[in-house]
Amino acid sequence: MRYTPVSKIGERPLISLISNIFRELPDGIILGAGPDDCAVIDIKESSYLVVTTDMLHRMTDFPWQMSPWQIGWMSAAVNLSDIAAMGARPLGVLAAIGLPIDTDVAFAEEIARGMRDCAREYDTAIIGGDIDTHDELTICGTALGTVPKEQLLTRKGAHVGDKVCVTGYAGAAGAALYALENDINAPDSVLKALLEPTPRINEAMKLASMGHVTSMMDTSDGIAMSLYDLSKSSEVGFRLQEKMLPLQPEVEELMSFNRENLYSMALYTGGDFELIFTVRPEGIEDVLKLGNISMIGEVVHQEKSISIQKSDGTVLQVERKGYEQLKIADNT
Ligand SMILES: Nc1ncnc2c1ncn2[C@@H]1O[C@H](COP(=O)(O)OP(=O)(O)OP(=O)(O)O)[C@@H](O)[C@H]1O
Ligand SMILES: Cc1ncc(C[n+]2csc(CCOP(=O)(O)O)c2C)c(N)n1
Ligand SMILES: [Mg+2]
Repeated sequence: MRYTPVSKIGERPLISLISNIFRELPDGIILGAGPDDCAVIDIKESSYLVVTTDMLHRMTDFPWQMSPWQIGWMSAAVNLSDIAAMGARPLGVLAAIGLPIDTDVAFAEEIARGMRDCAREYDTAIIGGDIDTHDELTICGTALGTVPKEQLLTRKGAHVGDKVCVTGYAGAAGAALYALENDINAPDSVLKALLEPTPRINEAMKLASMGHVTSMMDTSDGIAMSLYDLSKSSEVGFRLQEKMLPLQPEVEELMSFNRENLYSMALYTGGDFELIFTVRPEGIEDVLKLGNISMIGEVVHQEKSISIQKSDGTVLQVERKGYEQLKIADNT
């Protein structure tokens, strides 16, 4: 077979190829590799087990300014974020850690404390893991959760006319990374989005129990990429309103020299680990009452694709781009 570097195709096409190899599932596996943020397993009469894994590395995930405690926190948080995406309650987290042999013992302990504190914050715990020697600090987390069957939320289920909502702010983690990489002073409130992401477990469980949400996922790779994933799974399109994107005031100030950049950060940079979800129109009022949730647009027919209306009324296509692993080379 002809040699094709993985960087030529990128993360998502590779996931499709791999998931296709794993597509045959035994009874009891409701969702396997590929279609959603977690696998879903039928374990008992009333609830599903959801499981996810996510690998993080020194070079690509932990900015040098990140403390070892924050490294641990983030490693648990990104996995719990995928549990939240299903509307589930966390059951436990495992952490496989690859360490360079010259790592300070105190540094490793701080990583563990960060993981513990994040798990504790969401009423769960680190219940196992593994330690290996590795050239680059690498942490591969696995999180488990449970969800009442009727409350499971997946990427499939959005209907035309539903409202699109997100938790928290959009683009804060991207702005923080931009500030760190360009030696720009950013307030702690902005840096925290990148260095200490908050998995939206509590919001997700409330949303799942209300029954108004029709589809959900997390925004780890950015709002745009997430909408393309929801679009594929639910067979719908989306129309966003630029003025409704929830921008953190400190981020607006930080990026005030370039407002276009601000909006593209909100859509394309990723790393926010917020939830994006669709809500039946009759439920939107109740959902917005939960707080820290913004309505950013509406579900439209799939043929209408994914677009955004700017403040001046013009409508632009939202590009299919976001944070993507493997893509280091030009892969046009
Ligand atoms: N190597 C792999 N083998 C099997 N399934 C995989 C593999 N890599 C990814 N997947 C599956 O593909 C889907 C998307 O994976 P991905 O890691 O992008 O998860 P995500 O929740 O969308 O993103 P993030 O990792 O940013 O939270 C999931 O269902 C995941 O289990
Ligand atoms: C040094 C450094 N560079 C970039 C980023 C941004 N970043 C890392 S992972 C991720 C999204 C999901 O990844 P995955 O698909 O692996 O879950 C994003 C936006 C960072 N945190 N640190
Ligand atoms: Mg996810």
